[in-house]
Order: sequence, then C-alpha cells, then structure tokens
Amino acid sequence: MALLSLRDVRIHDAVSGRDLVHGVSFELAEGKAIGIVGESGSGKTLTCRAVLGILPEHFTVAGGAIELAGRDVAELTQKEWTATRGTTVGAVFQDPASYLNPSLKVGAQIAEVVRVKKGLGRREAKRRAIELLDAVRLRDAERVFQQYPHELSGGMLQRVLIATAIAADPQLLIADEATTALDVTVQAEILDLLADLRERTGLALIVVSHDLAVVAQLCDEVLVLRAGETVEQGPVQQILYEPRHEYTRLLIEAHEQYGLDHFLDEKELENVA
Ligand SMILES: Nc1ncnc2c1ncn2[C@@H]1O[C@H](COP(=O)(O)OP(=O)(O)OP(=O)(O)O)[C@@H](O)[C@H]1O
Repeated sequence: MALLSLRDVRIHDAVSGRDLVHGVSFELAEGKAIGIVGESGSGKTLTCRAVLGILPEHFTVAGGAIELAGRDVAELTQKEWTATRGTTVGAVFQDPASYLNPSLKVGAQIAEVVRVKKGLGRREAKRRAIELLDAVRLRDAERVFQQYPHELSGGMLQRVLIATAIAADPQLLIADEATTALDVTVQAEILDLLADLRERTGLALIVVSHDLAVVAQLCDEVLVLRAGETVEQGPVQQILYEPRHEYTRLLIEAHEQYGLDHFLDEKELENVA
C-alpha cells in the first residue's frame, strides 16, 4: 500500500472562485522520493500544503482524495491533523529563520517538539534533541543546542529545521524549496543529508524545487506542473532525460543554460502547446 496517494486532487480558492490545482494524482511508496517541478505559481506549494492539512484560508480540497498512511485525510479532525503532523508527515520550507522563535534557544525548540510529540520527559527530550542535531550533521551539537537562531547561518538553520521536522520520526518529509536560498555548497550538503536520512531511516520525500538538478539527485519520480495541471509524470530518468512534453524540455534546457529562474520567460511559455 502506498504511504501517500493523491487521486485527481483539485484545490479551490473560494475568494477568486477558481480552481488553482486541477486534478493532481500520484502515489508515493514508503522510502521513495518524488519531485514536484514547475514554474512559479504552478501549484507545487498548494499541493504540499493540502497533504499537510495547512491550506491557506479560503482554499479547500474540492475534489479527489488524499490518503496518507491509510487514512483519507478529509476525515481527519483538527486534533488528528495535529497528531499526524510531525509523526506521519513533517515539512521544511524556504527561509528557515521564519519558522523558529527568535527568542528561544534552538535546542529548547526541538526538545519541545520531542516532548509534545513523543511524550518524553525534559531530560530525555534534551538528550534526543542533541542526538537529532548530531543526526543532521551539525558539529558540536551540545553547543548548537544552547544557541539562538540569530547565531546560526542559513545552512545551520535549515539543518535545525530538518532536525525539528524529523524529531517525531515521520514516514514522510516534504522539502519545499528547502535549499533554494542557500549557497551552492551548503545546498549540496543539505541534499546529501536528505539523501542520507532517506537511506538510513527509510524516510519518503516530496521534493519541491525550481532546480531540476535537485530533483534529479534526490528523486525516483517526478511530477511536472504547469498552472495547476500535470504536464507529465514518471520516473526521473525518463522525464528529465527523455521528456515528452515541450514544456518539460524547456524547463530542462533553461536549467542547463542559466538555472531555472532565468527560464521564466512568459512569452516563451505561452508559445508552448
Ligand atoms: N495564500 C494565498 N492567497 C492567494 N493565492 C494564493 C495563495 N497561495 C497560493 N496562491 C495562488 O495559488 C497558485 C499556486 O500557488 P503555489 O504557491 O502552489 O505555487 P508554486 O508552484 O508553489 O509557486 P512558487 O514556486 O512561486 O512557490 C498561484 O496562482 C498563487 O498565486
């Protein structure tokens, strides 16, 4: 059975009265990784938020079904969602600093998650938090435990966020542009860390990225979205190395030439069938 399955998921915005995601389907087995790519505004983040049960206000899953660890998420109560987040599915986004409380030491923030989600006592939670900081390859975890977010670099903060996201041993981690803001070397280290976590712990991944190289490195499958529609999907080897659709070809070409952000030339996109 798949760990996660999306069947024809439609996401509706009540304010504009429009669907912004028009029927996305994919399955993710335990320990597997899928990449979601597409230009800005194509619905990548909304799709992830639907899986996490944190769609912005006015947005709803208006069609199709999402099943996570054998449960239809439409049936989850708020309480069940709270229990599911962290323990079944965790997430890291761009801009890690905004997800941490600036006035609390990072160790205390991770320990809190462990206490609440795993029911550990204070001392045990601290020990586990240090273990997690170590697991995300932060040198001198005991020292980092005592530091405030502003004392850490962007790459260190993203590691802290990853440690927090995996603190309650989820089966699935969503990484939404998690390395986009980092410089290339740090980005490579974080990708390596995610690949390693996947291998060691059997964590399944959803990787959202503008950068096809990120997806090629981490994922087995890829889903190409454009304006909320699936353009194509399948094994990474096939989609990224033998794309069938012109849109995907453009994404790849642009990436090879300048990096994907430069490719977002509206006119060129409009000409694609
Ligand atoms: N909170 C919101 N309020 C209004 N519109 C939103 C909101 N969040 C997303 N949208 C709209 O939904 C569509 C899909 O957005 P989404 O964030 O999923 O795209 P994305 O592919 O993740 O883009 P990016 O790469 O820029 O993050 C866009 O048209 C966006 O403007």
